[in-house]
Amino acid sequence: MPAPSNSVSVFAPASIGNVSVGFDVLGLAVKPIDGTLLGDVVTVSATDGESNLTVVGQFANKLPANKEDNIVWSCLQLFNQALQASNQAVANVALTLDKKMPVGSGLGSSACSVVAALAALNDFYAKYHDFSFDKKTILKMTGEMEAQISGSLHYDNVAPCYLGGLQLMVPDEDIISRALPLFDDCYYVMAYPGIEVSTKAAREVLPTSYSRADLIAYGQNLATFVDACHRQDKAQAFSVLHDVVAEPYRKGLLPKFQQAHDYLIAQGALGVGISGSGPTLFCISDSEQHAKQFALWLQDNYLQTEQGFVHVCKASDDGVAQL
Ligand SMILES: Nc1ncnc2c1ncn2[C@@H]1O[C@H](COP(=O)(O)OP(=O)(O)O)[C@@H](O)[C@H]1O
Ligand SMILES: N[C@@H](CCOP(=O)(O)O)C(=O)O
Repeated sequence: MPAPSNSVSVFAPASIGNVSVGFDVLGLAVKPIDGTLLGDVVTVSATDGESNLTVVGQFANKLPANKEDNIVWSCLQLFNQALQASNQAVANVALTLDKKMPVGSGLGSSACSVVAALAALNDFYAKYHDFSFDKKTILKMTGEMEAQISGSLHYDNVAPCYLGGLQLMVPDEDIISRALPLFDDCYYVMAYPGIEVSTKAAREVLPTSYSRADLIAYGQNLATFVDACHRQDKAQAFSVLHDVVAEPYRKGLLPKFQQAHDYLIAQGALGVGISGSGPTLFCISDSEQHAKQFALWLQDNYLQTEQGFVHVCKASDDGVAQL
């Protein structure tokens, strides 16, 4: 479908929240190697009428019918408030969300909508109204919107989705997120089984406190992983890809996860984990051939419904992009 005139379309990619070792603080943007757009697209167009939102795409029917309950509409309200606070005129816009991402999938679906919407609005104002917010301001807005939808502030989907690559959240409001060097030759097989697990519900199964042993293991694994990324020591990095915070408590929500995990590790996968809050499983390999074999196996052994899919991905270095 050609985009209308005076419009901007933006694509925002899927992401792996947590990457097993960094609960709420580590995230990786991914893109299928076959060119499939795994993510959401938001188009912003000028309109003479009232502002409005149209939702199309494969997973449009999984979203609330009311535009007021769609996070993209909330993004528009937040963006307009920020415009007013900056003494900028607010234009009426027609928003179209192409909802390509399954909801409650662990692929950062809500983050894709949030990032695509805010980046598209910002690009639209830059192009047609000669005004834009800086990247940090937009990133903060994406965090606010993700918190509204999932019940807690975590940037591990929105930051990689917006900025690209592997992102580590830092406890400094002026920085928020830092890119980590990754391994160029790695493939990430993403297997979405086709069932829904809400992020809110998957957060509620987690304990509110952890043992000293878990605390030490968590700190050691994350620190070792970050150090190994900087030294480009792939074997060391993936040897510590063990989740002591979420996986032990969430895997019960994911049929066949443990069997798939054990099989793939036995077959030589560098790492296997729950993407975000699940149910998507991610599996890492530095061989394209093995990644494709793992994908075929997951297709036959991990999917639960016809909505499920498997993609062989690489890291998406660019994150959000104008189409
Ligand atoms: N544009 C949107 N994209 C995704 N979810 C949305 C959107 N607008 C509203 N929602 C609601 O937000 C919730 C997102 O659920 P969540 O489990 O956080 O999804 P995900 O983990 O895939 O991001 C769902 O209840 C969904 O109906
Ligand atoms: N750190 C969050 C990540 C949620 O990711 P999503 O893709 O499931 O929204 C968590 O683990 O709760």
